[in-house]
Amino acid sequence: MSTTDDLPEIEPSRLGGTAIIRRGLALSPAIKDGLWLTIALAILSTVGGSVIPILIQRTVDSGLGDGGTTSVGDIAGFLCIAAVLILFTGGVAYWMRIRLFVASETGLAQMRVDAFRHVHDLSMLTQNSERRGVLVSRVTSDIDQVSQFLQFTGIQIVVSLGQILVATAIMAYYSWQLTIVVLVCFLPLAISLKWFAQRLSDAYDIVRRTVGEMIAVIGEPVVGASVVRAYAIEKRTQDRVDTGIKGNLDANVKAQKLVAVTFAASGVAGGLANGAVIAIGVVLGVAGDLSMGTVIAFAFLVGLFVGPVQTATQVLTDAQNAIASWRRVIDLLDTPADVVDPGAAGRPLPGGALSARFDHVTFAYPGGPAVLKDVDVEIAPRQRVAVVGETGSGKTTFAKLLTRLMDPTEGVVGLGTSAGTWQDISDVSFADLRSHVLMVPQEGFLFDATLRDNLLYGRKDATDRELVGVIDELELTDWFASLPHGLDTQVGQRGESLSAGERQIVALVRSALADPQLIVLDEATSAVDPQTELRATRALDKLLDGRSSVTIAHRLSTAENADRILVFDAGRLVEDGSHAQLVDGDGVYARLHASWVAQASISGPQAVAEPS
Ligand SMILES: Nc1ncnc2c1ncn2[C@@H]1O[C@H](COP(=O)(O)OP(=O)(O)OP(=O)(O)O)[C@@H](O)[C@H]1O
Repeated sequence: MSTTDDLPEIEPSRLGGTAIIRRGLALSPAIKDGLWLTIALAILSTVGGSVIPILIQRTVDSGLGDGGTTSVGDIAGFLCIAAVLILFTGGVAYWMRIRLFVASETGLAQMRVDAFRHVHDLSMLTQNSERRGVLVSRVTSDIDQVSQFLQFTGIQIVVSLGQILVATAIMAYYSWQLTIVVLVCFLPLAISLKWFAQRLSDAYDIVRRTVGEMIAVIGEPVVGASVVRAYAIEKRTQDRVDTGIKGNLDANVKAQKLVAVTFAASGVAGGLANGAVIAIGVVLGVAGDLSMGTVIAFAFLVGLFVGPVQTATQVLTDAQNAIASWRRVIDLLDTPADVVDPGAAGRPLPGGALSARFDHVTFAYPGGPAVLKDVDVEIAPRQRVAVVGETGSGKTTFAKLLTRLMDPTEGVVGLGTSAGTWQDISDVSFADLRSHVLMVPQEGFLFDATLRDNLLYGRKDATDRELVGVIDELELTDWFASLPHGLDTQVGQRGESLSAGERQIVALVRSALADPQLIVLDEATSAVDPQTELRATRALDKLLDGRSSVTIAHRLSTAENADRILVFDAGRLVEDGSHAQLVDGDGVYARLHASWVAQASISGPQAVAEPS
């Protein structure tokens, strides 16, 4: 029925990496709180490791050098200084990590909340066109990726750079000749880093894509387990899962091979540098230009180079991943909400039953033809209206416009009172609108919680006594008594511990608790047992009593019992009248009614009839 090709999607931005980081930090200002102190602590935490080689040089030279004089007490003193320094830098590193963790998590938690809220602000259209899983991943795993980068990789860059700079400075202080030897040994690796980073980034792009594919092929048969079993397609399903897992494995192995090359290459560069330092250091030492302690200290200083260089390629890849993830979250936040909440500036709706009006309303889904055409109709307060029509005639679109899940392309949808005052639905705040106008979908969505929790979505401050009161009002006391744990009954995921009919009943009680003035209801089509059917019909009758209602009718009886029937055909309102007025004519309703009656006589009096 619906095509998603032309629907509005979340547009990928064209911002570069630096712009994304700047924008991301602006959206999560808490990340920057005290950042300079954190960076200073990160640099300070590298000092311990860098000072140790100096202590080694001092100990060796004063103990073993010409005329060495160091006593056991001196060595103990050096050891104490080293221990204090190591403890100090350990403490500084701990403090730095805590600060970083708190700042980044606080900032990103806010971003998660903003992103989640924004998903809800986006119209049904955008939500439909973006696959739900993708929206969820933008709020969860993409933000996790940024968090990991900020907490580990980002600070790793600072620590590594600090380590390399401090080590280079100490080396240059000891011997410029040996410093050049070390730099020359690492130069080829430093030059090839960019090349490695690009290859790694490409390889991890494939890994990320295969992860998505793997999750999809594993997730689908889990959700559709009953279909897999019913059609005995376990083998075919398993083959698809195996292929998905194999694809991910191959991509990971390929990426890890590149990582292994960079690790090995930096190990080779480190070994070369160490060998060259010792060899050339000895030559310089013999010539009297260098002490033994300095040569040994150099070997340790070279060690400070290897770690950062080894992780540099990984750091670059992680940074690219994080920027890509940040971009996806920012793109989501930058997608404008096309149905705008006037909020506090909105005009309040009056109390009492509401009337509704479509003033020459036309609606087209983005990029598509008009699916509602010049609909002009008024619904009086407390009127019970049934909307009927062939599949695709525009009934659901009409209901979505009436509840402002979408705005009309042309014309105005208004709400009013019996006194005849009207106001444009787009001027009413969402909070006010949702408390007066309620859309009850075919399958009321139940959350994996107790019956009480699910009912409280109707009105969050209702007491148990009020809940039971509403259940009684809807004449559902006997059904409620049959529940083993009463309000504490667990409904299971999506309410699967309840039958389809019971889920409908819960949705009705929830709606009654919300106490709306206008109910827009998509009648359930799932067949249920006669007793539950009777209960649900009775409860629905009570719910609609004294309220204005618009029901997308799929049942003969609903249309027959309505005060008024609106008949849609190819997006136009073609007939408007009571059952008695329309049934004997030669229009669309008479035809639909005849097909309903025919179907009901085949499948029984309560048959669900979806005209087609
Ligand atoms: N999200 C959408 N994007 C694009 N076109 C859509 C979308 N939803 C519905 N349509 C199109 O709008 C037209 C009216 O659809 P609508 O769902 O309002 O019909 P309906 O009468 O409620 O049908 P049904 O009884 O099958 O639910 C159809 O042609 C349908 O293909």
